[in-house]
Amino acid sequence: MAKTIVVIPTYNEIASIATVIERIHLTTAETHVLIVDDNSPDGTGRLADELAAADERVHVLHRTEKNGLGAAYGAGFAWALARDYDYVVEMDADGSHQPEELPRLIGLLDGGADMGIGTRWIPGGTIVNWPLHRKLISRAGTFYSRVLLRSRLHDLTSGYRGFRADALRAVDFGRVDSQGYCFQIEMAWQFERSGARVGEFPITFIERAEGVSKMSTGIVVEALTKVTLWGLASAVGRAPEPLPLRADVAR
Ligand SMILES: Nc1nc2c(ncn2[C@@H]2O[C@H](COP(=O)(O)OP(=O)(O)O[C@H]3O[C@H](CO)[C@@H](O)[C@H](O)[C@@H]3O)[C@@H](O)[C@H]2O)c(=O)[nH]1
Repeated sequence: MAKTIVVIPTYNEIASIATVIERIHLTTAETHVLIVDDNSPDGTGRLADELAAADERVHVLHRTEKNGLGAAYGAGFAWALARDYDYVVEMDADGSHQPEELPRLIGLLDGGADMGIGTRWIPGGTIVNWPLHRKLISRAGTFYSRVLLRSRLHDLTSGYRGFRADALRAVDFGRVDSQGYCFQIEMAWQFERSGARVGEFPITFIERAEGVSKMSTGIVVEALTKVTLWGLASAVGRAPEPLPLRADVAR
């Protein structure tokens, strides 16, 4: 059986992180979890340490300051890739991603996908309790990215996804520079255009019941700016080089 680690970035998620980890282990008992905490003022990091002390499947990476989702995942991936995991999964800490859907993602990776993306905008995908403006931003963001980046993927910003570790190891993270949720668009686009196998599966996304979203105007502006620049550069044949995925990963 493949050895899987779920990387969970946290910033002020003390109310939900323990439940999410419990649900992961009820679904797949052998899966490990890495919490990447950016010195949350609410004490999420301290709680994470307590959870890790009580359970050898739980690990914690402490960062000194809030530095964005992209940087947190970059650090978490580096930690995981230095160890012997086969699959590396991304999941939010707030319960919006359903740990019970993990077997579908693992099934995609077992089937040979280099990357699997949990998708809200395909048949079977559902969104519960998300305010209209968030739905619009998500749909518009994916539509805009699909057109400009000529992507065939249906949910480029989704944060529920997983990678084969050997595919992730081939990524030169020095060239992935998105700080916010744009990190999700950049990784999906780069995997797709590098020729990696990207699979999608429908997910149920439920708006958080506790804590607050870290979505900000700056995050939206970063995504809009970067996608526009990548798209325009691609249109004139000056797109950034695809990420150098290894030959045995890129097909
Ligand atoms: N360590 C760290 N974690 C962060 C940071 N910013 C956000 N997070 C963590 O990243 C996860 C997602 O952040 P949310 O703020 O809960 O995201 P959301 O608004 O619900 O956004 C969802 O939709 C986005 C757009 O589709 C997705 O890109 C995102 O992944 C998520 O699914 C949460 O676990 C949150 O604590 C940060 O700077 N540092």
